[in-house]
Amino acid sequence: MRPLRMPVAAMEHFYRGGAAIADLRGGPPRCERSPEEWLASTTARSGAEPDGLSRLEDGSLLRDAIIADPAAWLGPAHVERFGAQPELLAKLLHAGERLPVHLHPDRAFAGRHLGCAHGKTEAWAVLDAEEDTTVHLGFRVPVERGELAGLVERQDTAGLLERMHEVPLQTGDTVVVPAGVPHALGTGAFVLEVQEPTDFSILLDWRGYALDGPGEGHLGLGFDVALDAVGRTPLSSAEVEALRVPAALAAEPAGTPRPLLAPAAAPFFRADLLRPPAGAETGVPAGFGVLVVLEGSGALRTADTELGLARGDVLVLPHGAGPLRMSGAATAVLCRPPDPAHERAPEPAPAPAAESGAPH
Ligand SMILES: O=P(O)(O)OC[C@H]1O[C@](O)(CO)[C@@H](O)[C@@H]1O
Repeated sequence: MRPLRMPVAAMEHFYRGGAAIADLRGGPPRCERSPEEWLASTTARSGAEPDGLSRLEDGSLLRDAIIADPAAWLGPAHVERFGAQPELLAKLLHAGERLPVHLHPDRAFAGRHLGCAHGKTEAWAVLDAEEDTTVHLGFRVPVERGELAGLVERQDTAGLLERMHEVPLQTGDTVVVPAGVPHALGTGAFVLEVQEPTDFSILLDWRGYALDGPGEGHLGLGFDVALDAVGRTPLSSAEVEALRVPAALAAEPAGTPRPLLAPAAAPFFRADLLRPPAGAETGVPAGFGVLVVLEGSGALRTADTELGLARGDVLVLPHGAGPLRMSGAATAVLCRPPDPAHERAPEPAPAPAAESGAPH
């Protein structure tokens, strides 16, 4: 097996953005609402399959190739621990306007209400940001349940935002966003996003967006249930800081992958910087991954093949390609599933006895 280049696959969405993705990836002209590209994705958009699923150069779905030979694509240890799916979704996301305040369920909530073993913890590596770009992340003050319901019902965006931390985003930073934590990525953020492989969102704010918040913002559960997924306990400034790694992408060249994300990401996914030292190589252990070349050009070698790398390339790396070596004046990020040897992420809690419908 060998690494495969992924074709450009712009995605239209409800919010503006995408120019930075077009600049990095090229491809045909896109509309002003093409703010995301899902990379080597085996996750479909909620209720819109096959949207979101990535196609290989021959037009077939990557998901089908993996299902046909999971051990070759993912490696035996991964399959034994996680099953026949990559446990990973990577996206490019360019916010041409502030995203609505939203959050994603955690595994316990998803297990109980959505019949799914995954929530959606996510993380961003900031590839570019405007001077004043920020992210709203988590509540900084306690928010009572009724108060939250009122803010959502009245669509009081200012009230939501003023109860949240607002953190500056600078090019090179990384941020982990745990499931449950409300967030709103600000205008001008261009990020490589790594997340659990689902498309579950709960909207707290939709005024001014082409979104049916009352109809779709609660995952079909009704806001009465959906608001149970919201982390209303405030985060301290120290807790917010612990989710960030400032200037992670500015790390010096190294012969091994450099972890980019704060420790909270480890049970869910990994992202590493690959930046070979001059005249030397960065070794990459065998394993499934999605490689995004951010700068420069270079080469990727397996035991018997060599592929040229250039800025904007996205490659899917099968476990069966074996260990890889990257060389050249290039910088890339390698998105990977969690280490199969890592301690287990919290399992979904059992449903309370009064509730019907067991978690799947
Ligand atoms: O499509 P949604 O779930 O409303 O959210 C828009 C985007 O916001 C993010 O959650 C980032 O905050 C992305 O993962 C997602 O694609």
